[in-house]
Amino acid sequence: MTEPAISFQGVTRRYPQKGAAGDVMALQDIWLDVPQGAVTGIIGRSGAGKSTLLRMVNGLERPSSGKLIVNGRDVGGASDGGLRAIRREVGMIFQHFNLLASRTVAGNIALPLEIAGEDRAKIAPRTAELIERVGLTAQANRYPAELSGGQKQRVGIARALASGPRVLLSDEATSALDPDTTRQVLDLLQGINRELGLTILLITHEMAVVRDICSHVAVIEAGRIVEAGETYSVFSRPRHPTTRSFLQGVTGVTMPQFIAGQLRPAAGDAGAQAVLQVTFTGRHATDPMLARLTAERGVSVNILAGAIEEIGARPFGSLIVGLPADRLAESQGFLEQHGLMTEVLGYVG
Ligand SMILES: Nc1ncnc2c1ncn2[C@@H]1O[C@H](COP(=O)(O)OP(=O)(O)OP(=O)(O)O)[C@@H](O)[C@H]1O
Repeated sequence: MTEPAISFQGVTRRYPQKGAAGDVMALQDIWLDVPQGAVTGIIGRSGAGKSTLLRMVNGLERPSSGKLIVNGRDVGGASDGGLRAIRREVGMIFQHFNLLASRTVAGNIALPLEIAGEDRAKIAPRTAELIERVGLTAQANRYPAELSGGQKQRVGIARALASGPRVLLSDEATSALDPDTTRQVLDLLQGINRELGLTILLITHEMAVVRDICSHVAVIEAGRIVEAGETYSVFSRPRHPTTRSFLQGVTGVTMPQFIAGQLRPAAGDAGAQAVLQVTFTGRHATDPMLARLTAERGVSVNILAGAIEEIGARPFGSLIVGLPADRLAESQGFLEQHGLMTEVLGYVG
């Protein structure tokens, strides 16, 4: 096993508060390994602790306790020189781009190289290469005010790559962009991850971003990681209610209103219908299991809602079905035996 690019080992971050309110625990006992060369997403609501977590990775904050290793270096124990070394290997892009208005595209991208005291003769070709990498050759001499949001973020990405980092951090980089531009920027990040082998750690409050480019995900709430793993596994078997609520509307299906309004927690009457969510993953996504349930067991199944999509290039489907409550246990057994996942959502009728 290769070492993780970033390893949080029981990290806590406390902000002392004046007065009686007690300290703010921004992060509590975080254990997380960010694999090298992967795209990992941290998702959480406002105030969950995402920015604090990211700021630690580039050495802007230190853990109050626990240990944080970035590219083999201990952030907590680093000297000022050590922190500078950590920052050199970590690039960062921002929601609001943070470009200098008085500098052109080329000037913004060259800035980190100038600050690092790079040889003048090397700066121009390196800058041109980065500009080409992000597809802005025609805009090289424009100023930020003359660029679209997507173009500004491309400048941000090129600037973050200028010093050849091993890790790229993204702080809500697509939150200010429209869906089409978001897609293009995510494609660019994915290309950079694949072609340069760069580790990407991004924070977001949008599960669609995680679905589209993250191979790994951690869900954070009130300073704690409540669920983490490979995106595919977390999406197919979300365990925590927060994860489930982030997933609503992003994968699979939403419950049709006419059913949601009638749903009861218990079967009640004879003749009631059980409402079951059936999740298909991997090769089972295309297997006609529901048809087989009807053909082989004589259980009639009503499909109420459904969606099939791709996550991490693997098929992922989710259906909401109704079937006779008195055949529920048998049907669940049949479907699970054939590799599908089921969850009872309630009863109607
Ligand atoms: N410098 C600070 N001093 C005191 N409290 C802080 C400080 N920075 C963050 N916090 C608190 O720590 C908690 C986590 O904040 P953080 O900014 O990391 O959350 P977030 O998930 O990034 O939220 P958002 O998406 O709104 O940026 C919040 O309760 C916040 O008020």
